[in-house]
Amino acid sequence: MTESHPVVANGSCNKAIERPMFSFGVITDIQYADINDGCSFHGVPRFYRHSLEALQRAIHSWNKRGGLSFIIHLGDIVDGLCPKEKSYEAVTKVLDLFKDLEDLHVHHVLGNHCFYNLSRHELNHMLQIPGKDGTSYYTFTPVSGFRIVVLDGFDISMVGWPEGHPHHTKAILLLQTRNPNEDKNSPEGLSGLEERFVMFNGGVGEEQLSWFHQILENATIDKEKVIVCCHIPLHPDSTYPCALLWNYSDVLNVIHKFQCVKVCLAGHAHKGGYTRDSHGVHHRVLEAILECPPGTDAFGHIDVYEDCITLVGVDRMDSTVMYFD
Ligand SMILES: Nc1ccn([C@@H]2O[C@H](COP(=O)(O)OP(=O)(O)OC[C@H](O)CO)[C@@H](O)[C@H]2O)c(=O)n1
Repeated sequence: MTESHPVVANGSCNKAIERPMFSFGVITDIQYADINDGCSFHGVPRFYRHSLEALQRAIHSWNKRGGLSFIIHLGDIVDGLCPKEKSYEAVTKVLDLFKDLEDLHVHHVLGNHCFYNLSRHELNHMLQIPGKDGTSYYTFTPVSGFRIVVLDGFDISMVGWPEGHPHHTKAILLLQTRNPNEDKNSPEGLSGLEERFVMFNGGVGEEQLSWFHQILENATIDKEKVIVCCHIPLHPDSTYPCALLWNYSDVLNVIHKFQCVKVCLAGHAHKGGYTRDSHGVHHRVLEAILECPPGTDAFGHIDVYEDCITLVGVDRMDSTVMYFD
């Protein structure tokens, strides 16, 4: 198991002797299922059983390292190909593994594959998601002066709600106007950023946007720095168009009204990505553990300092140093 070489996103990293304010573990797209290896729509191999072994190594490494305050899993705990009668068992198996963490809470983000298996209600309950009134977005402060915001990118979506729910209906109407394909999972014929209008993506609804705005306004008053987490990437330059949040520009507009958001973390686009936007916000899409061939890994930890965040990746997860202005 090797730590990957740091990609210095801006400036140089000189943090070897400084103590971080806090640190946390990161991992994404476990997509566990007790099924044979397969591949993505585009033929990239997927190792559904191996992701459990790789998670075990991540947990061992985090425990051995110590000094972490919590873990964030950026979504897709179980794969859509998991037989539906086995969904509960598969998620329970992953959660049981997470219990080997020494006194660390795991904060979960919901991904499209979660919803292929279980209802929002079941997921919120099983993954202890503290969203209000059945929602799945939330915020917490790990240390004074820093805030984490978890957004729900499937708030407006065809996968995140049952038929007849207003947010499901809104998603159908949107996809009907933006994606002419009969199979709404297919981006065929869509060009450029329009490719994001597929059923395996979603958007952030009005109510969540106002909540997010309020959170950032309060964070600004309280002089907090903010890390935003969402399963679906929020910036077009951090990923490919068909893995992007439908209304990414609404979310970016809220972020850019304030100066408190320093880093956005996402999963979903399995090969990973990075960009720093025109307002200096870093967008890091993490590499998926599901696509690690047996024996290889993709996880890491993030050290948070006053002026910078360093992602220390292991093996296939690239390290990234992200300085604030
Ligand atoms: N071009 C495509 C891509 C996918 N599909 C079908 O859509 C479903 C979901 O795809 P899947 O790759 O399983 O979704 P992930 O969340 O694992 O990955 C997201 C991607 O990285 C974003 O690009 C599935 O049924 C595919 O077959 C499609 O029809 N056309």
